Amino acid sequence: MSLPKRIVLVGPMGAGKSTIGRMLARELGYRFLDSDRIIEERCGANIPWIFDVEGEDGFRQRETAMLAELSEHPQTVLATGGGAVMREENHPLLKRDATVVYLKTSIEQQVERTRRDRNRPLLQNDDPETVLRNLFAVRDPIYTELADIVMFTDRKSPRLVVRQLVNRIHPRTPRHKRQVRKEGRNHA
Ligand SMILES: Nc1ncnc2c1ncn2[C@@H]1O[C@H](COP(=O)(O)OP(=O)(O)OP(=O)(O)O)[C@@H](O)[C@H]1O
Ligand SMILES: O=C(O)C1=C[C@@H](O)[C@@H](O)[C@H](O)C1
Ligand SMILES: [Mg+2]
Repeated sequence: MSLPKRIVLVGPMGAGKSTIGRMLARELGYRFLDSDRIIEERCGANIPWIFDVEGEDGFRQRETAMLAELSEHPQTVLATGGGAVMREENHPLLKRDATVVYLKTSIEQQVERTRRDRNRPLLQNDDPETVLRNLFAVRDPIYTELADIVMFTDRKSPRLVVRQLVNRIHPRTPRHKRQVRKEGRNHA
């Protein structure tokens, strides 16, 4: 069974898309792309600044353009932003040549994992838990609908999530054979 051209990770803030995505890409010998980080690099400003100056709409426009560009890159693992599924026009861009993985995570874990980070403008308020709960109510059905694989991440280390994902994406290849294939690609 061959690997999908692209693996696209969706899910809420704190699901681990960036963390798991980087590790999964390394494991598969794919390139790692993080839509939020690339938008920041291109813009020369961080996400809170973009939200402040251009509003959420301005950020969403940048995000759609970025997803369109990144959908053209094969052999990549893409970590999307938590709200990337909110524009319907993004859906074909997310699904293009891809296995879409929904990293599903409880509200409690989302709160815990995002508590110390100031880089998520939607959570910089008195009650981030309620915000996360409201976003989840709207977005969970969309993540689920788009996903080829739903992977729960609560009480699992990032390493375990990656191992379980590799088994779902590429079930029949033992680890040492993946390694050989990866090295072959690197030397091609
Ligand atoms: N399975 C896990 N177990 C414990 N901690 C985790 C796990 N996955 C991620 N984390 C931690 O949670 C925090 C948030 O993870 P990460 O930034 O990868 O989330 P994200 O889904 O990319 O969020 P965003 O949508 O805001 O970009 C990080 O500090 C990361 O180390
Ligand atoms: O859930 C969201 O809407 C967001 C998640 C982050 O990844 C960033 O894309 C931004 O902070 C918005
Ligand atoms: Mg991220």
